[in-house]
Amino acid sequence: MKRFEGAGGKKPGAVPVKRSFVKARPASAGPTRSAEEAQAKVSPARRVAFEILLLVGAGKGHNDELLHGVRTEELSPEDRKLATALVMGVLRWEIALDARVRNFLERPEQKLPEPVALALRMGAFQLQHMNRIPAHAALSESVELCRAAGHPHATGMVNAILRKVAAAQKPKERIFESTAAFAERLGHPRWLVERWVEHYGRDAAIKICEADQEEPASGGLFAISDDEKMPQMDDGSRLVAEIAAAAAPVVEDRALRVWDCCAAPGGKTLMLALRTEGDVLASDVSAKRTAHMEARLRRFPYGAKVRGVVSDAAKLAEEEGEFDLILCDVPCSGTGTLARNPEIRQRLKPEELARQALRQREILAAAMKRLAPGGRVVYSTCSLEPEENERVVEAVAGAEWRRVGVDRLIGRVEGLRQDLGSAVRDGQLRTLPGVHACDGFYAVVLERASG
Ligand SMILES: C[S@@+](CC[C@H](N)C(=O)[O-])C[C@H]1O[C@@H](n2cnc3c(N)ncnc32)[C@H](O)[C@@H]1O
Repeated sequence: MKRFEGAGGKKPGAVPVKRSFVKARPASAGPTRSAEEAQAKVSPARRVAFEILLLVGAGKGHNDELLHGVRTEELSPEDRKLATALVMGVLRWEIALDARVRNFLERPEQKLPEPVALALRMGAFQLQHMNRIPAHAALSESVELCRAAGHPHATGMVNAILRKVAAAQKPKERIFESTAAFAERLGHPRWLVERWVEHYGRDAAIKICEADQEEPASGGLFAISDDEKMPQMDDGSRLVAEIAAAAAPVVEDRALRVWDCCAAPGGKTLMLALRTEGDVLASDVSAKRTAHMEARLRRFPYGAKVRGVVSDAAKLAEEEGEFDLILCDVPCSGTGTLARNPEIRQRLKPEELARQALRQREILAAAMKRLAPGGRVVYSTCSLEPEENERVVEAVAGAEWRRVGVDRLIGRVEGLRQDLGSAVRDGQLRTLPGVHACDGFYAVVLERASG
């Protein structure tokens, strides 16, 4: 976890007090400080982080959108950094922080109201992971957040628990930890980590968990390019797009036809447009996401080779015809991207993997039907779960399909800084966070066995 290097306590500054999460206090509650007064004592960065975390926890928004939305516009750059560090850090460490707090509760099994649990979590996060934040600021502002959110009776408990968290030694790492123990220590749900241990082994599972707790850094897998033509994207996405581009078959006497069938927000589409000679059709089922993608494409000269369409991949209009190269970068659980999208671990339920797999099979099967003779399909996800990856391919691609060796295609990708030999097995790519210098991605390239 990167330590926050910015401001510690409350900043002077005239940020207006928002009433968004301030709860009215009944008159019968006596002369204690009001919720408004309490909120005025909270620094703008912590107030905004608290609001955003409440919304994310209630499933009312994605942290990335909220952190780039109206709430953070009013913040100074320094406060925006602190709010971002708090939101991302609390989401990454939520499971471990809650376990720590539970240790000090009189009744560890009791269910606290969410704003109280969040005030404790935010306080504990600052005390344990942000060594530049003074303990008194972390503690007193958590108490005020709890009061401002309408829980004045819980403030004594929040104060007492956070004092205990501050005073306690960090738990020592044991010489041997069970999967449950290191999953909790590293802030992951046990069921998910048990799967990774089963599929990738204990050492790799620990590395994945550790990588998920870090700020994702780019430039690990590819040499940083100062080529202004390059679209901005994370290294894992770039790797998949470069492999897809390297898989483009040679066509004679006509332009190559490329279809990116789950294209928004268009990162891989742009790489395909940059790297291939083809005309690219970029479709996505979401009209809003397609509109954002089209705006992004317009910022690059080679984006002009791309035509955006709103369409379910399984229902693309017949008149669009057949394609030589199809990229199915399907929607998935995203378990390879927990450093970037930490809240996935809180939301995802094991039963959801089967639902994702069903949709993925439909998309891949539909795409394969649109392949021109000699064409190739690239199927990819940012999931670490076999049900969404090799199992989908096994279910859809029968004996008439064969894999094009990904190792051969990787050999054509320029600028790679890491040997990806360990990421290729049975002709398929499988990167693991912490093991490879990028997020977790799966990719396979398929063509008809008859050619
Ligand atoms: C993993 S994202 C694609 C990311 C994109 N390829 C990129 O690199 O920027 C999956 C996309 O699939 C879209 N999607 C979901 N179901 C779909 C379907 N049935 N047909 C087409 N697109 C779909 C989602 O709206 C989402 O934009």
